[in-house]
Amino acid sequence: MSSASTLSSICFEQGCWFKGERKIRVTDKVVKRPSSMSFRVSATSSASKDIRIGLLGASGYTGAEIVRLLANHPHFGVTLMTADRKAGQSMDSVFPHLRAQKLPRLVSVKDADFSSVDAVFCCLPHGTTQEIIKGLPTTLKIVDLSADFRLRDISEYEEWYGQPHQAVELQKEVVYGLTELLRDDIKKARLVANPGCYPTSVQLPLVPLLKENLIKHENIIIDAKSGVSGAGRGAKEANLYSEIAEGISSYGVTRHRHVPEIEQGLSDVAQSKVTVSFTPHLMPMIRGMQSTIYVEMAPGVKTEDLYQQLRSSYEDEEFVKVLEEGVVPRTHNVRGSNYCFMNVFPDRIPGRAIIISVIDNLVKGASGQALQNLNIMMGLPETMGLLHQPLFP
Ligand SMILES: NC(=O)C1=CN([C@@H]2O[C@H](COP(=O)(O)OP(=O)(O)OC[C@H]3O[C@@H](n4cnc5c(N)ncnc54)[C@H](OP(=O)(O)O)[C@@H]3O)[C@@H](O)[C@H]2O)C=CC1
Ligand SMILES: CC(=O)N[C@@H](CCC(=O)OP(=O)(O)O)C(=O)O
Repeated sequence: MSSASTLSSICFEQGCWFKGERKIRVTDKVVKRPSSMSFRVSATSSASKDIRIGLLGASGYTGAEIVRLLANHPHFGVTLMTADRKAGQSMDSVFPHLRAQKLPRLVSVKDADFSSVDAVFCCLPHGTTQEIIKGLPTTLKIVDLSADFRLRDISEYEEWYGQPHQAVELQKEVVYGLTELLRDDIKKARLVANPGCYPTSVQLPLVPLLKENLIKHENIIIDAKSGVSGAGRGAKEANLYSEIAEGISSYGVTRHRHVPEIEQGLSDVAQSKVTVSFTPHLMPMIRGMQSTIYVEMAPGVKTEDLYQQLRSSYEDEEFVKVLEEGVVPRTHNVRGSNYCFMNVFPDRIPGRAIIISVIDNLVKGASGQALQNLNIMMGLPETMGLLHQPLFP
């Protein structure tokens, strides 16, 4: 084995060094480096890793984010990458910031050879995704980042997405990939529908509270804000610098397609229909998402109860953190990382509370959570490749 590939198979996770899946070092003591271990630093070669990944939609923002995260993953190497308009181009020219990784050339989906991969991240626009996934070998594990398989009720999909569903049969085997809440199902899944970014930031705080009947099912108001990268890399007039900078734009008012996804997840745990008022806003920032959520507490419940419930629900979670009392979560706290930070505050109106949750839309809201899910599906430690710290300031 060359020294470069030796290095690529060694990683640091949760305070331990791993070589492959074998723990080789506990780092709370000073220990000597084994003489057989090489520390020559070189660019990560995707081809030298043992699990081959196909990345559909690699020339988009979430595709690029997966490639960035996989640079620190000891097992997943990208061996197939697709694009549409950019098919035929090299990743070095499309995303120069990823050039150290020695990536394959972009091909169109119709020319892709899926016999050369073990698992797929699908980062395609919704609507396009169903038919493509329907045509993939059934031996592949797939994490789909689009919205195509998130809604169980096909008629609801057709109503909110305005088109017939092309893979109704496949929908029946899908597992929704909100990792912290559904990881036992994800472990057994072949096809995971990765949640939307807004639904992730909303469901993580609300699900534990609804499960314990601490908040009412009605009058949940979600005021949400996203960075512009949430809209993808495709050119759109509404996303021009002159349309975004120095202002805030509400959009999808009363009819954003994440409403049914949020209501589906919340109703599942509440075991009755939960409805929400949800208004998203586009902010003059590149990454980041904040959901400010106004809830009514159940009779006799205090804000302190909500706080304690969230603390105990997430105390063992690596990526979901309930901040110290009174500390306001900021998108700056999670930028570039897979964390969700949240906190709960008493409202001046008795009986109400205000919850603030922040994520990076491209990481916990998309590619990071997708990697967390594929780690689980492949029997690897969930945090693999994801433990880097947020970028601040
Ligand atoms: N951005 C975000 O924060 C989040 C995105 N998502 C979802 O993830 C998916 C990807 O998003 P994002 O990366 O932002 O999108 P982008 O628009 O940045 O990228 C889309 C990718 O799909 C390719 N593509 C477009 N149309 C087709 C087609 N008809 N056939 C094959 N390939 C096609 C594009 O190729 P080319 O560049 O060559 O045109 C590009 O590689 C979407 O479904 C999105 O809704 C989910 C959560 C958050
Ligand atoms: C800022 C922005 O435009 N955000 C996107 C949501 C992010 C996303 O891509 O979500 P899906 O995976 O559900 O498509 C939107 O509002 O449609």
